[in-house]
Amino acid sequence: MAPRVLVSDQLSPTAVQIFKDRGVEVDYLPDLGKDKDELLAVIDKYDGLAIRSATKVTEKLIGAAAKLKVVGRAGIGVDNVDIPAASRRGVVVMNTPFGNSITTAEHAVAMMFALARDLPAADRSTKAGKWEKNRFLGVELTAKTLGIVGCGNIGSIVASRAVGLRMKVVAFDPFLSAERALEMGIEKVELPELFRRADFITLHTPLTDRTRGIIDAAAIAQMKDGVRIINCARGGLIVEADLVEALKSGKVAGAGIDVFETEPAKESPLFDIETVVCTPHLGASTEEAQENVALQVAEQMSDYLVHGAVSNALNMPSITAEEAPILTPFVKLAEILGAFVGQVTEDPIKEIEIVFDGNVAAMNTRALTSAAVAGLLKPLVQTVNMVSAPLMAKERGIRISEVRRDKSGIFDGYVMLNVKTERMARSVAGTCFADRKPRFIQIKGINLEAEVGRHMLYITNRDVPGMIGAIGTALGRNRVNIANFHLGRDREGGDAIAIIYVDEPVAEAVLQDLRSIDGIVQAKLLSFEL
Ligand SMILES: NC(=O)c1ccc[n+]([C@@H]2O[C@H](COP(=O)([O-])OP(=O)(O)OC[C@H]3O[C@@H](n4cnc5c(N)ncnc54)[C@H](O)[C@@H]3O)[C@@H](O)[C@H]2O)c1
Ligand SMILES: O=C(O)[C@H](O)COP(=O)(O)O
Repeated sequence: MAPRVLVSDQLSPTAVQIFKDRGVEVDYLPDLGKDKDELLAVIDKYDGLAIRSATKVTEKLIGAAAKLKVVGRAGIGVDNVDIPAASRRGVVVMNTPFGNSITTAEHAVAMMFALARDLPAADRSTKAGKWEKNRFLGVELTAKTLGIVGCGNIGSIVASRAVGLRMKVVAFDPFLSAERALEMGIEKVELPELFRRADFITLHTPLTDRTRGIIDAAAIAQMKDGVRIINCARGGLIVEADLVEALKSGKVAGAGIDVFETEPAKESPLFDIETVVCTPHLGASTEEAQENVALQVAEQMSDYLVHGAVSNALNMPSITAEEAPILTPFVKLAEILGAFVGQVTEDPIKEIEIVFDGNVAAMNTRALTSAAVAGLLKPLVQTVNMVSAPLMAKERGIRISEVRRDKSGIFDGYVMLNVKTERMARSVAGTCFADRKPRFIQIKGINLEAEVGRHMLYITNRDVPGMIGAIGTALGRNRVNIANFHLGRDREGGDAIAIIYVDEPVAEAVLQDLRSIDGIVQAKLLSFEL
């Protein structure tokens, strides 16, 4: 059945067409996102949800979305999506991180010009027939200092435009390197210095616990008298009540506000202040940006729902459409190795080390790690998948590490899982050949070569004569058909393992029968999703 997507916010018709062209059914209900009860009532029908900022993807909504696999944000900010809740339910959250950056940067620059020359107030006054030529005395931007808080995609574009306007640019961003700043012709400074030096301040950070209220009364007190502040990022970055006070006192000469603490902002004390320029969250609203984000989100969501390719996900490693065919068998292999360990290990797992050997080390190992951890946790949490696995492992205090190394054996490449519990260590390795089928190549350090089947018996025994015959007889007696039988041992007369691919699941009574054979240490039925 074709996957089905709901578009619950205003999106360019391009998105709808792309979904259809790619074999995805789509319902375009652009006002539904604003009605959370209506949305909650229908969400269980959809595999995908395409949104902008009006739809709030809460834990409750995700809880009701039984089939949901992906949330696609046509835009940048995902503070309207409960990402931990989505991850826990295995729902991929993706955005379009660059599609509206230029447009938003231009909006911030437009705000800067509007503030410098009082454009909205001058417009109102002129249209009212007042011709107040002496009232509006602006300031030049040239040679003024612009302070950019958050110099990522949008902040950097604003910086380049401001440099072009011959402004001096100072930026505060913990992830901005001094070299990159130099390259852009700007100066990297700490926040107090930026506050002290800037004539204009523009915000371009995400809204996080660390950035919430970054502009409050204490911050404003450190700024120049007559500073102008622009916010085209997120409402919660500014404590609006503190800004209103500072505007009224004249400490802040003007503010350009596109985003508000509460949206939609139908009323605000900011609206009564002449030196404030407001727009209704229009940062991304240009024809170009809306085409970009609609096209990107529809392509990304379709690629995921139809082909399993992942791009721009915030809670899962990317898998490009090109690498998906090569990676997919190894993703399955990693999941199977995890599932093997998850089924044979009874104690709580403390540590997982995933070794990528040879050509596998050059692949997208983050995706393989997520798959291995998902397989491992599946016996405990049925709903786990590659999205939720890392978070679930973290919540359970499981340490995960990756090792990449050059080819070290006869195989071009393989994946090995080393797992530690409080009492013991366990390891399993596997690879895929050209037939793309997963195979176990080593279990507990014992070499073998076993194709993986849906139902397998895992037997450990002492290496003594007659074991194969005894196991075969017991299975025959219980009418269990053997598809494949693989053996290995650590040394003559030492520990041995048998891994037997059987046609049907084996009943507990048969396992008991096997365990009663002298020399058998354990017999378990394992199941794998192929
Ligand atoms: N008004 C709109 O319509 C509109 C449109 C697009 C984006 N946005 C918003 O703009 C913001 C920036 O988007 P972007 O694409 O540039 O994001 P980005 O991730 O590329 O850049 C954000 C930068 O903020 C920095 N940062 C994080 N915490 C910081 C802190 N405490 N202090 C200083 N810097 C910090 C990061 O290091 C990063 O470089 C986001 O909040 C996004 O939601 C708004
Ligand atoms: O984060 C974003 O991309 C912007 O805030 C745009 O939001 P919008 O899509 O609701 O206009």
